[in-house]
Amino acid sequence: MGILERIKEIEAEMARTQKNKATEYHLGQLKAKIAKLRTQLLEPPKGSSGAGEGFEVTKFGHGRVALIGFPSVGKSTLLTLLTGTQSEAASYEFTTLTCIPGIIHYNDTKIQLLDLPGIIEGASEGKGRGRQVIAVSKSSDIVLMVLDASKSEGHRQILTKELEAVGLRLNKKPPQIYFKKKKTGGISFNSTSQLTHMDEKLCYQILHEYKIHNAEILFREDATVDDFIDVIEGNRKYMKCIYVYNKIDVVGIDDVDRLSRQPNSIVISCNLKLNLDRLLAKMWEAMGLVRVYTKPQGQQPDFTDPVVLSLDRGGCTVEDFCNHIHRSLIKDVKYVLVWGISARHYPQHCGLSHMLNDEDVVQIVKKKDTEGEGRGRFKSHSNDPARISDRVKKAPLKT
Ligand SMILES: Nc1nc2c(ncn2[C@@H]2O[C@H](COP(=O)(O)OP(=O)(O)OP(=O)(O)O)[C@@H](O)[C@H]2O)c(=O)[nH]1
Ligand SMILES: [K+]
Ligand SMILES: [Mg+2]
Repeated sequence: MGILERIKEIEAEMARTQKNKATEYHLGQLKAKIAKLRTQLLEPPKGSSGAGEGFEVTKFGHGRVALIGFPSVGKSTLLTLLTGTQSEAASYEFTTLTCIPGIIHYNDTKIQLLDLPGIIEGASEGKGRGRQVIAVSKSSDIVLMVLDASKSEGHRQILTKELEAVGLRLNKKPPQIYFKKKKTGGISFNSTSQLTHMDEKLCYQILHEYKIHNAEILFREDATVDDFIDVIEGNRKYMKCIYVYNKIDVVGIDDVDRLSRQPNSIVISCNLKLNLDRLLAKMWEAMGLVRVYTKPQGQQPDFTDPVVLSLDRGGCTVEDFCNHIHRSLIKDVKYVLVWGISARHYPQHCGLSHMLNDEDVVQIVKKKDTEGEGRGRFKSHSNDPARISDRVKKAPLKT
């Protein structure tokens, strides 16, 4: 029997089984079985390089955003509008068959936007180009799920399910469960919060399914069986997703109003070029990029070419900033001077572990630059960070 048939069989058994206290352990075990099979399904076939022909697009820029959606919702039209790169758009389904990259220039950064073929129910099991599309979405930083505002609202759930089936978790935080496999010592089970979905026995049974007999487990929140399986599998990807309802030019104002009020959602019209600025602003915010401007000593900062950091991609400390400029820089750095939101006063003397904020200005002081100098050369100026908002760019920065 193939993997897909086995998944179907277990799903059918779960559907037949009544949900109650007595069957809870059995259902938990079945869930673990399905999760294991899905992981097998995701392993690329031997000898293949992963993404597949037409989908191997080199990463470019400061972040990557994937356009995911059913056929003909307007993904290619949107890519062309936002990036200027032509991606064929037409009224028939599956116009796009490969991955088409474009670049968005926004807030002095470059963001790679990927147009992809439409996906359909069953994509996670390999229908259409589902597998390739999903592999590319996993490589991106956030997902824009494009939906047709005039079509069924069920589409959003269907797509979310398809993405969840392959280990993507949209707009969710990783479960607060500490889990560590051990060589010996049996299972140690603890929790710091009251558990209403899980208990020790269920936990043991799921671990048994994974043939794990020695492990340390600490539940730090009231997690579910699915959360626990996610932690054991360990290959989940937690991503932000913005639901983009396109074609609002063909629906009534009440629908537009309702859709726009849903969480993480935005309504747009490519045809009328409506709300595209707000979409870009929302996308930018979701990416959490941190622009840091470098200021050479005695000169104005270069406000055209920031160093771009992000918490998801390597971190936002002064050390990350230095490593970004040059790997060998860190050993020469004595301290840095920081202007901006992250500084308590301007400029603030900061060490390598200081967390930088978007639009901070940083001057690096190297060890040899200060040889023979006494401390306290830089006076602290108490200053209101809010004043610096638009701010650092306009004000001349001394030092
Ligand atoms: N009314 C309306 N039609 C739109 C809008 N945006 C795109 N369309 C139309 O929708 C159709 C599909 O657009 P595409 O950009 O090809 O859609 P897609 O999602 O890339 O489609 P596939 O590549 O086939 O998955 C085209 O006929 C577009 O002109 C919009 O805002 N309003
Ligand atoms: K189309
Ligand atoms: Mg297309």
